[in-house]
Amino acid sequence: MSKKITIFGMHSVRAILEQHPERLVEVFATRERQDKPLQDLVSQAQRLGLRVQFVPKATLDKKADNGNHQGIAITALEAPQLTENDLDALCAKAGKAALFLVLDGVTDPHNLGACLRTADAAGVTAVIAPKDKSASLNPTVRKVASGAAETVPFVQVTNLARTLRQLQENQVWVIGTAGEANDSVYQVDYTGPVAIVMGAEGDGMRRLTRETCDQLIKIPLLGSVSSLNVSVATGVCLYEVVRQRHV
Ligand SMILES: C[S@@+](CC[C@H](N)C(=O)[O-])C[C@H]1O[C@@H](n2cnc3c(N)ncnc32)[C@H](O)[C@@H]1O
Repeated sequence: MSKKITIFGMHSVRAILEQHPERLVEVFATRERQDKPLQDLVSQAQRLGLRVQFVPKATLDKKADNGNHQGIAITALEAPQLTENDLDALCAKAGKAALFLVLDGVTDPHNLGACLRTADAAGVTAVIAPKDKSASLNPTVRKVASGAAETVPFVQVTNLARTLRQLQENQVWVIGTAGEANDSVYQVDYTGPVAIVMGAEGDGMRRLTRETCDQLIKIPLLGSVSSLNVSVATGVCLYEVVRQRHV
C-alpha cells in the first residue's frame, strides 16, 4: 500500500489532478479565498467526483507546514518509487531522445525543486539521485517544483557510479559538470542519448562520480564568482540540449 503524502500549492495540485487523478485521496481548500483560479481547481476536483473539504486557513497552514499553499492542499498516494531497476526500460523507451539529469548529492530542497521544474520544461526522461545524502521529494520540493515533481520520473539509486555505468551500457553518453573542466558546455553534441551530471552545492561531484563520466564540461564564468548555483547551472546545460535538439 502506497504512503500518503501532502501536496500543496496551485501548480502542484493541478499537476496531480490532471496527470494522476487516481492518486488523489482528499482535497482541502480554504474558506477564506474565493478567487477564480482556486474555484476552477476546486471545480476540477469536484468533476472528478472528489469531495472538497472547505477548512479554515489555519488548517491548511498546518497541513503545508506553513508553506505557501495558496489556499489548496491534497492528500495523495505517493507515486511508485523508481530505482535502478527501472532505468533500462526508461532508456529503451526514450531511445535516442534519452536525456537524464543526475544530481550527485543535492541536499537543498529548493535546489532539487528548481532542478525538477527545469527538468520538466526541458523534456528530461528522468532525474536520478542517490538515496543517501540527497534531498528527497518532500512537500517543499514538490511546491518549489511547481507540479514537476508529479510529472518527471524521479529515480533514487543505491550506488551512483554503478548507475552511471548502467546508463553507459545503454549507450548513454555521461557528461559531468565542473567549473575547472576543459570543454565548454557549448562544444558538445547533445543530439544522442545523454546524461548530465551535476554536483552537490558545497563540494561538487564526488571523485568516483567524476571519474565515471565520459566527459567533463564547464559553463564559462566571465565575472568574479567561482561557480553558479546548481539549479542555475542545470538550466544552462539542459537548455543547451534543448537548443541543439529542438531549435
Ligand atoms: C555550487 S556548485 C559546486 C561548487 C564546488 N565548489 C565545485 O568545485 O564543484 C554546484 C554544482 O553546480 C554545477 N556548476 C556550478 N558552476 C558551474 C560551472 N561554472 N561549470 C559547470 N558546472 C557548474 C556543478 O555541477 C557543480 O558541482
